[in-house]
Amino acid sequence: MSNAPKIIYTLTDEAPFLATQSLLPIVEAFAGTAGIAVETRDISLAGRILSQFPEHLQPEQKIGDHLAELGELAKTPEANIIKLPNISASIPQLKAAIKELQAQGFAVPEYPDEPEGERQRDIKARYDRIKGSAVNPVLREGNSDRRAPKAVKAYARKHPHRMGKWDPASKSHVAHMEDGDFFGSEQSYTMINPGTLRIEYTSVTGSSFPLRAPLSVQAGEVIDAAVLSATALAEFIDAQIEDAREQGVLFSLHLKATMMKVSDPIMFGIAVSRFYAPVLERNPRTLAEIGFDPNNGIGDLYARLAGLKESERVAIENEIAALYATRPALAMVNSDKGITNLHVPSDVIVDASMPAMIRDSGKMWNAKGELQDTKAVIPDRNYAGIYQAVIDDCKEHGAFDPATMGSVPNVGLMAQAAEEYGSHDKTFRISGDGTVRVIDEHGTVLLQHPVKAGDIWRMCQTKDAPIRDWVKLAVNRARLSNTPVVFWLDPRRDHDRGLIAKVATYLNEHDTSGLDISILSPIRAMRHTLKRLRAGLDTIAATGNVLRDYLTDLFPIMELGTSAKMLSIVPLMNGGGLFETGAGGSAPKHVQQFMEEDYLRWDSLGEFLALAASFEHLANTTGNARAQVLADALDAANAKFLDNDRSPGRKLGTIDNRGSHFYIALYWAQALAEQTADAGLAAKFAPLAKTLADNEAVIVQEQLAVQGRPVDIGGYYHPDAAKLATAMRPSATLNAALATLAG
Ligand SMILES: NC(=O)C1=CN([C@@H]2O[C@H](COP(=O)(O)OP(=O)(O)OC[C@H]3O[C@@H](n4cnc5c(N)ncnc54)[C@H](OP(=O)(O)O)[C@@H]3O)[C@@H](O)[C@H]2O)C=CC1
Ligand SMILES: O=C(O)CCC(=O)C(=O)O
Ligand SMILES: [Mg+2]
Repeated sequence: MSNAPKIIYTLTDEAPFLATQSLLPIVEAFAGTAGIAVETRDISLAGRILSQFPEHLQPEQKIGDHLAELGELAKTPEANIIKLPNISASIPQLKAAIKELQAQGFAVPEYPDEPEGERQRDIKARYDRIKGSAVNPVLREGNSDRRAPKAVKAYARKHPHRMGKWDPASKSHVAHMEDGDFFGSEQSYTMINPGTLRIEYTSVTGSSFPLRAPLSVQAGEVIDAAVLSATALAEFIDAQIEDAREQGVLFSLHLKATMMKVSDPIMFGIAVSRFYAPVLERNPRTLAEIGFDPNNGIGDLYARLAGLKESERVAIENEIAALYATRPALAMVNSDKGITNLHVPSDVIVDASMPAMIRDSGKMWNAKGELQDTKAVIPDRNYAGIYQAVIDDCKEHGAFDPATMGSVPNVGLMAQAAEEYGSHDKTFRISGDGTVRVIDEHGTVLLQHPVKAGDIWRMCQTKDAPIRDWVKLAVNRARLSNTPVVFWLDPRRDHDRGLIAKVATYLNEHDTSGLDISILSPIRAMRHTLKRLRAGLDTIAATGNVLRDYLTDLFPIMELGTSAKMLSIVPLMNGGGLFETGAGGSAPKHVQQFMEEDYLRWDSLGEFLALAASFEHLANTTGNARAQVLADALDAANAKFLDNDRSPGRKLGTIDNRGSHFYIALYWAQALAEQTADAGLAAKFAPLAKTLADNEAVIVQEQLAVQGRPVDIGGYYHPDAAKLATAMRPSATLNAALATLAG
């Protein structure tokens, strides 16, 4: 690969993809002045679908497997990738995307729920590769370094967002299982030699078969496995439904059905089945006929009821309505539309949903659209307790104050599909009573669990090199920012004990003199961190993959109001850079608002921060001095952007995402015109800075003028490129000014 400086900008989904239509032309124009090419690769859900079915498409409809291409690129020192959030699709989302593509004339196949024959099994396997968290684990060839940059933290302190008040008598709480969960059954083993492992199921009658193809493991790799009892989960859910009703609190379930695409939809399905049990058990034949699958949520039932005779449909709908009177109220996702917590598995995603609840006084929305105390059901004990620790703290000391609280940067272990991210292909719903064993090539049983039909068994892998790199990253961050670091590891977990041993070993490879480094179990780490946070002190959290996900939404949402303002860097292990934008998702609510009133409130600050880091990385790796000038100027522009509060407002009539892009272009151009490191660039940008400044009122007016009407972009998952370009670039004055840079 050549050393020509190049940044890859990913095309994703929903709000970030819309924002890209407006921001990318600006980035391309600015980068071009330094001879830097900005190339795009399509890793959207729609793009991933199209790339998997070339034989179903017309030649001009085909697209390559950009994700696989980027996965390879991420392993090279040349990689410089800006990664925007993308949809990790649940089955209902995947089906909706397929339907939309078919309607647009792409002859992609239906998703076969129950595949028959080789051909359908192949189609399902291809779709299953696309669903869930299919993108991030492929690109993340490095560990994660997420933090609020100084300027962002200063902004949040100066303009603290609203935090809901906490009542010491709040009845909100977290409910978790006491046994029969993954936490209670975890076993782990650290490989001494490289090898090949079999995962074998043996039934009570003695017949054995492999659950998947053998997998290879490296020396020093930590493997672990655990099982969740379906019966224990069902009993737990029943008890929580009853308890929520007695206490008069909302019932809500918090899982990560997208990232944990095999285990969590099943757990979600068990909760749906128990909550609606009286209705489902009364109508088993009808529900089987219409193909209702509880794992897809009660929304799937409502959709399928439409296929029944009017009288049958009404009868079941009436039964559901009657059931609600005997059940606790459900937390709502959208009370106006009657969408509940149990509607779709991807609507309530624990990393974002729990912080939102904590930000809102520990409450969630009820059917009347009011906030109410809530039982947050997080079945597995591995991390449920950290949220209860936050709730306890808020009940005792009140809400956190963004104006005075400290900060919690995160150094997360995630490279090479570390920990649970890598478990999709090693998670199984067990078909009958028996035993699952992990056996090495010598026949030694490394891990084994008795299992019952319906249980969920899963195994994870964590390679040694990422663990070593993670420890290095944590020490570097502690040194660079002179901040204490806590490794959140639980000595009661077999897997974490393996990690604790490795952390101790790898810490010896570094000069840690004067650094404050400790290892605490998650609940203690949380209490310790919260105490410091209230005192205005910063604490680095060095965590495994799942806590990385949870904490990088939790703390930013408490500190900054949103995780969109995070700097999120993945130093790739082979020297490249992956720059993620923010820590949150793709905000489907933002797209709805955009389509209804041509107003996009997505905040691209995460993209701006990532771009500055990406230009800087490019300067360091290719020696392109102008890239550094662009990076420094963008840093200055970002600071000014925050100072002047140019993030989109939430409502119509203020500047939206497109307006915020105009301001970043203006401030960036001004900083470039003013800098003295490169006179040529200064001369190039001076006229643009002047044009943009002189035309500020005109440009803002052109952008505001379009707001308030529905806008047609020709699709949700696969919008029409031309319609999008028109919708997202409404200011002719800004477009003309940018075009002058190319000359
Ligand atoms: N890295 C990735 O690729 C990630 C992808 N996802 C995917 O995103 C989708 C939605 O996930 P969900 O858990 O609902 O999380 P989101 O982060 O999309 O949404 C939660 C809320 O966060 C706020 N928010 C997030 N980003 C921004 C932003 N840039 N500007 C303004 N507000 C923002 C909004 O809150 P408010 O309404 O309070 O302003 C939003 O409603 C799923 O498909 C999920 O798989 C999720 C996480 C990471
Ligand atoms: O990969 C995913 O599905 C979600 C990623 C995520 O939430 C995160 O990295 O914070
Ligand atoms: Mg997350």
